[in-house]
Amino acid sequence: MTKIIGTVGPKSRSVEVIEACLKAGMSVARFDFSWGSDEYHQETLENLKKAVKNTKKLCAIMLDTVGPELRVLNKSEKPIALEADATVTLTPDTSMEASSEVLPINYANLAQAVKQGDTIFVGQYLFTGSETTSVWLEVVETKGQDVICCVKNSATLAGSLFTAQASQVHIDLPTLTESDKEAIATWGVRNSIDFVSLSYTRHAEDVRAVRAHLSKYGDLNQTQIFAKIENVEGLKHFDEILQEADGIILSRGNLGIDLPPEKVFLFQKAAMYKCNMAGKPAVVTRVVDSMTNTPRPTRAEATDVANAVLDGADAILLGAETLRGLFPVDTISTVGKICSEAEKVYNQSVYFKKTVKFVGEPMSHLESIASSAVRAAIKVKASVIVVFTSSGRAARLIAKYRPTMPVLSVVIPCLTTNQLRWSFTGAFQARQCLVIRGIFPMLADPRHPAETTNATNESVLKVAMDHGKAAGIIKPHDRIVVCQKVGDSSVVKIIELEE
Ligand SMILES: Nc1ncnc2c1ncn2[C@@H]1O[C@H](COP(=O)(O)OP(=O)(O)O)[C@@H](O)[C@H]1O
Ligand SMILES: C=C(OP(=O)(O)O)C(=O)O
Ligand SMILES: [K+]
Ligand SMILES: [Mg+2]
Repeated sequence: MTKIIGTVGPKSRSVEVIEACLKAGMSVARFDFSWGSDEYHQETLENLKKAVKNTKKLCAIMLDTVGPELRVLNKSEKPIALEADATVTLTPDTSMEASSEVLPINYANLAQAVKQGDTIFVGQYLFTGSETTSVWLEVVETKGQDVICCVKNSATLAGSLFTAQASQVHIDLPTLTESDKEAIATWGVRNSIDFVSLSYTRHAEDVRAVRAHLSKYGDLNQTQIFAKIENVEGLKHFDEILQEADGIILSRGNLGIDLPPEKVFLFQKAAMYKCNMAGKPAVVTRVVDSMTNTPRPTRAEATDVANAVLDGADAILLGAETLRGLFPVDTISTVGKICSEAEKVYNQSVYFKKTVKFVGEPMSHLESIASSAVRAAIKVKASVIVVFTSSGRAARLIAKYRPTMPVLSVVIPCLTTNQLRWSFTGAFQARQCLVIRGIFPMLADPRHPAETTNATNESVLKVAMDHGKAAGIIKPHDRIVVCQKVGDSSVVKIIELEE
């Protein structure tokens, strides 16, 4: 029921591998514009479309922005050896060649932002933080625009793309860069992206700016914004960001470097609790780094995945493991198996009570219906909850109460017009359910009636049940809870299946 987002790249872009990833449980594909060209990502996406068609498994698309990412530029791609206790200079002079003495960076104001004693981390793109290709630097002094640092550990930087992170320092670069705007306006529009994953979100205003940008591009007003919390600055403004965003990504890769290690777990628990209470999806990153190169996770990583589920995560985001890892498919299925074990012991009843109390009274009608549907489903041991929705709101509210059984979200398309052209909503809303724990969306045929009125017509409910049976989540004699509108009123009903 916990969803898996895979970052697609060199090791996960053929039709065959993507098909295997979908079958193993990937339901969202992340395209990271921190690297790769429009054409490269487009080629991967065309393969994804074929894989979706072949496997008949839905997959949502997430565009991940670059944002104010600091980079060390290594044009020659020659490995750079750094010795502990040596001195190295970070310079914005990008005409310099990277070497053991000088590292050119893409940011002119670093010297103004840092002070003596600050730490700067430089690592390979999608670093784990523990490999021998990452280095910790300590600022000794600044000279003009240059930052002179002492190397804290011996390391060899290899490859062309290195990201840098100066701990707890404000970087005065825009959160949505010009190249991000361009990527959304071209690649994003062309591919009707379901989600923007907004790197280094630091303020609610950052989310509002993306929302305004998206609204310029027709259908993209339906695109959801997931704020990536990657540093202490974003953490400080978490509550206001959560209000504005459609979901949150706890980007532990960067955050784990910005925060002292002993603080990471607490932030994770607090942030996920807030997301759960707000009924907004929470995504956790960097779970099984070691599976990038080995077929099994470490015990600590395996336990961490389970704990993320117990803490309330909706989805797990895989980075290096699927992008450049040797075992992309095994990683997805291993993480999926751990999640499903954790779901079995998740204390739903304690969580349910806590949520009802948090929401307080009077509840909105829809929230009251949604929570009642979950309660009824648990009491009658229903195998599935079927919910009708157009906006996805009812399905999200049901998921908020963390039912122990799958939620089949039957999305009914709605015809809308901007007075120039007709269009259907529904496809975005269905795919956007693919990041929420427990929801399994399907698109309904708008020509069918909600329920059978005579023996010959095919109803939406019947199609949904057949879908559930085919997926193995509905069996003969099962009980099913259905949440739908009849006339003007929302109803929850319980159905006993015969055969
Ligand atoms: N097309 C539909 N047919 C039957 N019931 C529906 C339909 N769309 C929504 N509902 C029900 O209406 C109520 C409001 O759901 P909500 O998701 O907020 O609706 P909408 O998608 O129209 O915003 C819920 O009980 C939901 O199950
Ligand atoms: C997912 C993360 O960010 P990036 O886009 O750098 O992979 C992270 O920091 O955990
Ligand atoms: K990124
Ligand atoms: Mg990051």
